[in-house]
Amino acid sequence: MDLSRPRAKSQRTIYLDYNATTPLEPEVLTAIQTALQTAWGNPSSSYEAGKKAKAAIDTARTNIAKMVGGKKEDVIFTSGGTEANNMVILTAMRHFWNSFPEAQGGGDTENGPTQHRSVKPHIITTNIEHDSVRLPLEAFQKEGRIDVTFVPASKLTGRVEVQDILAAVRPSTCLVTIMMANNETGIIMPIADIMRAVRSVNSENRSAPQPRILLHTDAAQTIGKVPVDVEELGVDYLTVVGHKFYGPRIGALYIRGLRQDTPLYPMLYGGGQEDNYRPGTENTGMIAGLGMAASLVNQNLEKYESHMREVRDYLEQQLKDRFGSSVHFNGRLTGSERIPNTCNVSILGRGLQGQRVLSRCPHLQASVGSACHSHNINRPSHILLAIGIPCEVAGNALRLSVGRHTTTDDIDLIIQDLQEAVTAITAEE
Ligand SMILES: Cc1ncc(COP(=O)(O)O)c(C=O)c1O
Ligand SMILES: O=C(O)CC[SeH]
Repeated sequence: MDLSRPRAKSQRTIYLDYNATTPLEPEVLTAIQTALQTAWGNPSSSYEAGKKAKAAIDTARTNIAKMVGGKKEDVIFTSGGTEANNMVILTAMRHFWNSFPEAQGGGDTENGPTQHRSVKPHIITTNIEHDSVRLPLEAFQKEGRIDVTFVPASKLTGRVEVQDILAAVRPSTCLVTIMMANNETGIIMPIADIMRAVRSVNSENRSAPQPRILLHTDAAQTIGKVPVDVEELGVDYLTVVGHKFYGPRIGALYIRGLRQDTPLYPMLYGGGQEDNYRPGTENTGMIAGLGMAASLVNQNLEKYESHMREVRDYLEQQLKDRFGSSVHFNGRLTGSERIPNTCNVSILGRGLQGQRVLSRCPHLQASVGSACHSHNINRPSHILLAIGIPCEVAGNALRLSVGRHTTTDDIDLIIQDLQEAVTAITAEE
């Protein structure tokens, strides 16, 4: 890229925050509109209008099941990833109490749950989870209803390691919930290895009075970026988040052997939809859109993955060429892999806090960390600190996540922006 030429002022803005959310693909928008226009009936109605709606939902469920390598009868729809994650956590708690009523120490009283159960359900997770896993666990732990182990991610690899999860297992452990990839660093967790190891604990030395350890992964940041296969992962539950793979803002939950092998407790009670697991008249339009988004992943995943990886790697090469030893890639650690679209990078130097740099990049829409922590933009990301990134480096972090249609020309434009921002800020210091 020739930086000597004066840059013509482009009006384009480049969106590089695809881990926060993605736009709808045109085919998805069309599928939504078509369903709203032609499949508007109540899916529970037995006449033609209802049958059309039910058929649209069935097609979507089939596509989503295929996308994650599961059976369509093992997929239910939710309002999004947050609901799906909360549903898994509450299911594990209720399944524990229903399986071991003595653990409740007399069960719930008229004043609410007993505060001091003899044995509490124990849940294992990590210290780098999304808030829709971290916060319910913290809340229920604070209420004295569960015990939780937040296993720290390795500061060497940036991911949680099998031996550290196994070390946290105890007789009352009823759920292991670990995200498949982190939304800020892009680092992929060794889910298949972890679940295989925990399953062996489940089968070997857990006597009848001990609960089966249920296994969940939040696949929000991997679907549409890398292959996701529930058989390979060995999970009982898997969370699907539509707005991360160019779909609408609803979600789905995969449950292995729903109705037979793996429990699921409803969070809502109502009209019996989704076999009473998730009642409420179905959001047919959005479900059709989610199904189309899944269909596009089924057809194009390899192309999506290779393109995003190519553009992300080009971005990182340009950053190295432009800033040399002043760049630190926060998600590139020995011993772990990343999803192909994510670059978490700090440009080292006085005054180069991530948000300050972004504010000087007129053509760039990106973030310093997760959107739900954007109110903390002037505090270093707790995720980066958790994996051992020094505070002064974490404070300069930029999270750049490319999309299916990001081009190297886009990257050239934002590199120029970053160069000019860094030069200007450095001159002010
Ligand atoms: C890793 C992860 N899990 C869960 C969620 C929550 O999904 P939703 O926004 O659909 O509730 C998100 C994104 O928002 C996410 O990035
Ligand atoms: O990582 C993001 O921005 C989405 C979750 Se808040």
